[in-house]
Amino acid sequence: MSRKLTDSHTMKNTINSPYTRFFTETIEVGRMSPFAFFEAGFQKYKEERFYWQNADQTLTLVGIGHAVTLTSDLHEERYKDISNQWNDLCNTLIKEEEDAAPILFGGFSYDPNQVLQSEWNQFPSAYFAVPSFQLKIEDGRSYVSINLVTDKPEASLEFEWLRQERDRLIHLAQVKEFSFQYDNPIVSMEERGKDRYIEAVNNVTSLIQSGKADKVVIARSLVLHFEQELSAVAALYAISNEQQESYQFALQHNDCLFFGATPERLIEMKNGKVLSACVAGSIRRGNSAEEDKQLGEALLADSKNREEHHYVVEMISKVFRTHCQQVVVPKNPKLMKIRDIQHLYTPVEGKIASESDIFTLVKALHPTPALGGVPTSAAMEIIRQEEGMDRGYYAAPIGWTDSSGNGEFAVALRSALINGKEAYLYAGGGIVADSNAEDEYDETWVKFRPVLRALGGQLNG
Ligand SMILES: C=C(O[C@H]1C=CC=C(C(=O)O)[C@@H]1O)C(=O)O
Ligand SMILES: [Mg+2]
Repeated sequence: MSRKLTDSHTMKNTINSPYTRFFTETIEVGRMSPFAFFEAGFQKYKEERFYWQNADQTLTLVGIGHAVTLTSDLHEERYKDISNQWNDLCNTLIKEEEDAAPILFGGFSYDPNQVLQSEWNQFPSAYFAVPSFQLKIEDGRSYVSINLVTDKPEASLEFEWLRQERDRLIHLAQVKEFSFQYDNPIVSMEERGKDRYIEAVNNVTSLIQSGKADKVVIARSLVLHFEQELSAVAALYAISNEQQESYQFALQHNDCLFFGATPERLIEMKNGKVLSACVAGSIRRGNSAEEDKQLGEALLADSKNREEHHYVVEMISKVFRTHCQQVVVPKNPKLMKIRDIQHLYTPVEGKIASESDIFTLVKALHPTPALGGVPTSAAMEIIRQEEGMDRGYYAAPIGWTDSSGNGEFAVALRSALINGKEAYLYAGGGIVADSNAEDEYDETWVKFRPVLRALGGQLNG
C-alpha cells in the first residue's frame, strides 16, 4: 500500500492540480446493518452521508464523509459536466484488482430553469459525492472502502488516519447497540396551494384539449412541522420498512436530507446491459384480495391510465432505440403492486450500442413523460407556469455510478426533504385530456402515504 501511495508517475492528472491522485482500498467485513453504519457517521459526518438500496435488495450502498464532491450549476450541460469531472477523477485512480470500484452518488435537480425561492435554494443543479467511507453490501457480503482524493505528494499518513477512522466507524456500527426513539409528534400540516393545484390541473386539462400538449405531470407539496428536529436515520429506517420493493435513497446536503422510496427505475447499466422501466398509471390497493384484483383489472383496462402509460413507453423506447441494440419492449403493461398503490408497468431493456455512459442516458431520459409530459419542452413550460413550485430534486434522477461505468439511477418519487423540524413532501400525477382534478387530487394523497406514514403522519382516507 505504501508503494501505491507514492507512485504517481504514470497517472494522468487532470483534476484541480496536476498531482491529484484518487486512492481506494477495500476490506470485507462481517455482517453490518447499513442503518447502523449510516448512524455511525452521525457525529463527525452528519451532513456528508448517503444511502441507497436497489429495488430487488441485492445492493445497498452507504457513504460517510466526502472524499470529493462534484457539483454543477449548468443547465443542459450539467450531465456532461459531472461526467467529465468524474472521468477526470477516475483517470487518477490507483486501485488494486481486489478493491471495489469507488462509487459516485448523487442527484440532479428536476428543472434548473425553474427559478423560485424555496426550500431547495442551497441545492445546485447537480450534486454528487465520492464518500470517504463506502459500505457496499452485495449479495449478502459487506465491503468497506476508503476513498482518498489528494494532491499531496505523500499521502501515507493521511491514509493511515483514514484506516483508523474506518475501523472506528465499523466498530461503532457493529458493536454499539443501534436504536433510536421515534417519538416526534407533528405539530401541523400545511397543504401548500391546494386550490392552486386544482386550478392548475383544470388549466392543464384545457390546454391539452386545445392541443398545446398531450400529457403534463402536475405535482404539489405538503409541509409538516414537527415538535423536535427530525432524525435522518429514523426517517430512513421507517421508509425502508414502508415500501420494501422500491428503491430507497437518502442524500444529505448541508443540513437537509432528501429521502424516499421510489418504484421507478430510470436506468440501470451493468456490463453493457441497460434496463429502464415505464411506471405510469395508478390505482389504489383494494381492502381485500378480491377488490385488489378488481382494481388491478380496472387499471389495466382504463383508457385514461393506458394513455398516461403509453406516452412513457413511447419515449423510453425511442431513447433506447437511439442508444442501444437488441431493444426489448413488451407489448402490454403489467401491474406493479406496492403497498399503497398499483401502477401500470412496462420494463424496457437493451444493450448499450455507442460509447454512451450512464450520464448520457440519464440526460436522454430525463424527464420521461411519467414526470414531465409530451411533447417534453411544451410540458416543461406548462409545468413552470402552472405548478408554481420548485420541485428541487423530487421527480429527478438520483443514483450512482462507479469507476467501471456501471450504475443505476431511479426517479426520486415518493420522497421528502427534511430540514430541522420541517418536512416537505411531494407528489404528482399525469394529466391527459380526460383527467379529473378531484381524482388527481386523491391520487396524490395515495402517493404521499409512504413518506407520510414513515414520518408518523396521519393517513388521509
Ligand atoms: C408523479 C408521480 O408519479 C408518477 C409515477 C407513477 C405514476 C404516475 C401517475 O399515475 O400519475 C406518475 O406519472 C409521483 O409519485 O409523484
Ligand atoms: Mg396517474
